Amino acid sequence: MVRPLIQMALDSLDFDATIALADQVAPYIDIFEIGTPCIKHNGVNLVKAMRSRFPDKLILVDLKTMDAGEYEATPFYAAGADICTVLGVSGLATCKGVIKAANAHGAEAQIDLINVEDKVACARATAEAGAHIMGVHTGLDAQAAGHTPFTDLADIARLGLNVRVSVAGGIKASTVQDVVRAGASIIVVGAAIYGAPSPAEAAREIRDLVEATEV
Ligand SMILES: O=C([C@H](O)CO)[C@H](O)[C@H](O)COP(=O)(O)O
Repeated sequence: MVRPLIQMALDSLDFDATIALADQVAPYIDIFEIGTPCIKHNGVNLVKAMRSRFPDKLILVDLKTMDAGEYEATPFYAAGADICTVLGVSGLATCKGVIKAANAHGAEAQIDLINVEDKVACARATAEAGAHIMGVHTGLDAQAAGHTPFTDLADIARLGLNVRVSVAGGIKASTVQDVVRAGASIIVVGAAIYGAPSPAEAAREIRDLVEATEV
């Protein structure tokens, strides 16, 4: 089995702090996610800066696009994004626009299933449309209301679609092995790393746990 990739969500608003945090955790991380608040605040220049500082890492730009898919995503792929996200709730036309922009740049499009009512139907339709990654995601506000992504992850993973499955939503050391066993191929961790006393140590622990998980 291929080791699942570890994605670190960079959710600060501060440009320099984002780069500094990425520097600390880089040895343990496969994908840097420029989080939605961060990309809204800092824009495409942060993607360019991250691309040039981390040429060997994958960069996901968490656009959560809701309309004008191809038009919105194109400059971010052109700036060096490997993956951009589009909301499943945006509808198939917008998802197809981001998929088209991704394919034009040899990159990938991730469908974010956050707040989608029928996640299985959305996953099937967008996978059929050529989406590369399906993102099972319990957002920060839903987490605060007590929700988790675990049931949704099991539902999407068992479909066996021809996509990679990413999971996000409060994943931490005590749950990371469960999501690996449940079939996630990309594990997203934000607060459990950036909120730790030592983000590097927290990232290393997550990496060790993922590597030690038998599936
Ligand atoms: O995508 C995220 C959220 O919607 C804000 O943009 C987070 O980056 C994602 O949930 C991962 O962070 P944690 O839930 O803190 O692990």
